[in-house]
Amino acid sequence: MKTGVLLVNLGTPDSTKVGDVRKYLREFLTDKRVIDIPAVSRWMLVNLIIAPFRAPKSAAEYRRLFTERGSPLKYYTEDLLEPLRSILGKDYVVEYAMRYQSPSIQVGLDKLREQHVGKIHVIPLFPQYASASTGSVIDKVMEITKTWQIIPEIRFTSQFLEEEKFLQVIVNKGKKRMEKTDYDHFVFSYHGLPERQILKGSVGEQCQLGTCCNQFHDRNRYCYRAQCYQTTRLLADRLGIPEEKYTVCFQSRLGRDPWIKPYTDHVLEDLAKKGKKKVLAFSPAFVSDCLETTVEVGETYKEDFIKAGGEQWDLVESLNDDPLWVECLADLVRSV
Ligand SMILES: C=CC1=C(C)c2cc3[nH]c(cc4nc(cc5[nH]c(cc1n2)c(C)c5CCC(=O)O)C(CCC(=O)O)=C4C)c(C)c3C=C
Ligand SMILES: [Fe+2]
Ligand SMILES: [Fe+2]
Repeated sequence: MKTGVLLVNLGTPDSTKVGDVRKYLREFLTDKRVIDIPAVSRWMLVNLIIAPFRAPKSAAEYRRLFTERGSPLKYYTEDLLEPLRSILGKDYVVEYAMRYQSPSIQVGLDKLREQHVGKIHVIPLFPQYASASTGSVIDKVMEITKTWQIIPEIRFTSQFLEEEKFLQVIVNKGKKRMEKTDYDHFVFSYHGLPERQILKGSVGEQCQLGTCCNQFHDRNRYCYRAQCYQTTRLLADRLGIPEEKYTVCFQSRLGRDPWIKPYTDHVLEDLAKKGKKKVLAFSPAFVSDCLETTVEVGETYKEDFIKAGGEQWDLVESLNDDPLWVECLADLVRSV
């Protein structure tokens, strides 16, 4: 019997129209794993504040991101299908879905069922586990499949930050930049999370939001912050970047609650103040170029760094459709 593989990325608006962006933000931010506050407060926050006020601003940002093919997050995910199908061969059926908007997880799972798969392997496309990303995908898949009469064997890949081929793609792209420019400093900027979500996610050992995350072991394997530091150490080691030449930081905070620190926008100002002129930024929480990489890190932070006195700020693009990344996915599928 065939195995169905479902690649799931975060999701993106269907277009850059304010209405579509608002629809996307509503679906995304009413997810209790993303904004983890009581349901009534979440509803009011999303529908009375975020959707009306943020949607027009976000739509303008999405207009900077979308190309003639649409949203890179979506088309780079779709571009993985054919090469992955060709590596895996006839025993596998490969489809993709978005956690929010389209194509939905429901549609992706239905496609697998129609092709009579006996097992399902879901790969949320987030290298580091977080309840707001990977956890939410798993939650949705379980919500749908629990209604089926026959529930097949289902497997989830919860994290893949230590996969050698995943690391190697980023290292190869980073080295290409480093051959051309002698950078003063390197920034590894990850999507941020409210501190509360890190504390709730501690299993076995309470994260102190400090140097505890410099160790990576069985007791903090699912701590998002510890996973980000571990990803950075593995990359810096392979890139030959010494500890004093790089900074781990967290971007895109939303709202007034404290998010994990240091914040990327503070770090870049600090670097400029310290006289750093040429910085290379990595975004290892994202496998496809998206608003968070291309616009936030590649454009906004670049402008901020130059304004603060820096000279050059470059971004290492995401894994996108790199053939070694497709091989990495095939390895994950076959590792069962
Ligand atoms: C409380 C808010 C948010 C949490 C928690 C959060 C976690 C989180 N997000 C990603 C990956 C992506 N997020 C993207 C965009 C985005 N994220 C938030 C908010 C939270 N994310 C918002 C409001 C937005 C939309 C853009 C905006 O209005 O600023 C994207 C880009 C999507 C795209 O279309 O390009 C990605 C990818 C992860 C991995 C994560 C938890 C670790
Ligand atoms: Fe996000
Ligand atoms: Fe920690």
